[in-house]
Amino acid sequence: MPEAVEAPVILSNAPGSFPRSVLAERHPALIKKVRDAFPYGPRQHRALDALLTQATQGVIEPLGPDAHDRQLWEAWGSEYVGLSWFDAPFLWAESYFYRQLLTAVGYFEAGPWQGIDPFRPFKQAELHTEEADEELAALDGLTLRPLGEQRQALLLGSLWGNRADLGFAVGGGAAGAADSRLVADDSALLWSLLPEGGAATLCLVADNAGRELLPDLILVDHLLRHRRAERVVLHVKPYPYYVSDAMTADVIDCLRRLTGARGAAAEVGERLWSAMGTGQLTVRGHTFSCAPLPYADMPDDLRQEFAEADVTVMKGDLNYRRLVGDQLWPATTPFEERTAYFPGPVAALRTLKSDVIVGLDERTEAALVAEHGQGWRTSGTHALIQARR
Ligand SMILES: O=P(O)(O)OC[C@@]1(O)O[C@H](CO)[C@@H](O)[C@@H]1O
Repeated sequence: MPEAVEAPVILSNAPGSFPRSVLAERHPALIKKVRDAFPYGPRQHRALDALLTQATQGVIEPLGPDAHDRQLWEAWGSEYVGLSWFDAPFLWAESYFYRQLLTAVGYFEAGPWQGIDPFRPFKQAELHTEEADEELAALDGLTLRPLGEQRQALLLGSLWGNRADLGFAVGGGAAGAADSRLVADDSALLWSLLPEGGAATLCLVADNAGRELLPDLILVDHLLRHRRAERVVLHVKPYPYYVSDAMTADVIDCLRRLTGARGAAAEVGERLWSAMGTGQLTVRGHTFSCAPLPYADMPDDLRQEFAEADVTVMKGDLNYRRLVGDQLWPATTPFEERTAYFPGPVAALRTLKSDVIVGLDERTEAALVAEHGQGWRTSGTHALIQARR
């Protein structure tokens, strides 16, 4: 079927725009934060200085000749080399920034800094807050509630966990704001895709580690334990990305955090630990998970995996941008239309932290605009649950 509407791809060059502030303000702030968090040597300091200058004042440069993924990045967008970072698609430029940050700190290079996650201290700090303690302790009370209530509370916990994104914190966003609302709620449809005893395979495409991944894992445990899913495949990033995105190491940290807790949280941790052992819960780190491209361009093997799932749940803002396309769609464009290419049932759990949105009804959009102007799109105060069969 031909596309009903095309929409401008989001770039970062419009003065005063959200994407421009990410490149011009968040990225420099992040470089500083990473630099301050590690005792890097002169080589890394020089490389970080060079990245700061290149990404804010220079043009996009290719990866070095020895980069293991140079060819991949050429295929993903050699046409952007030589452009100002602000003139490349926002999604592409942000992804490439994270890739180049890893080059600067020596993440991929053989040597003592190889494999040292530059964002680990921030992810770790998140896991060991009083709030995290309280959230885990609250599970004791929740397990006494009726199952349907537990399930919905855990779904909302996983959804709002997406507010705990460290990139957002670097940008001074409104995480924790009281003014929190759902602009779309397809949770009933989502539950109908995971009927009790239906032996479903769920693909959960994770977003952030720490305070988001904990409630994601707790939800997974609930689904497995109460037979809403028989198997869960958790997709994580193969390397550090968008500050706080979860990798396998972060899954392990969360499982240890759970097993080291008390009461119901510890039981969740133990069950999930065993589920990893039996293969009921598996972790995948596909290269495409860090690609600067929409899911419409996914490779065949990943398409096949999603096709085999009974439902794929995409967590977070970045996955949403990639799912529906990082373009300025009219907000009332149907979610079903934008995800028609996806090879199976799909749902999105996302707090709103960038300009992209589809699937709203006219009244909802008008009410949001009347109350907040366009601020609701990026403030993290609103959220959505969207799904299609
Ligand atoms: O995917 P996440 O963690 O929910 O959000 C990632 C994010 O913070 O990164 C971008 C800005 O850097 C925004 O589009 C988005 O809000």
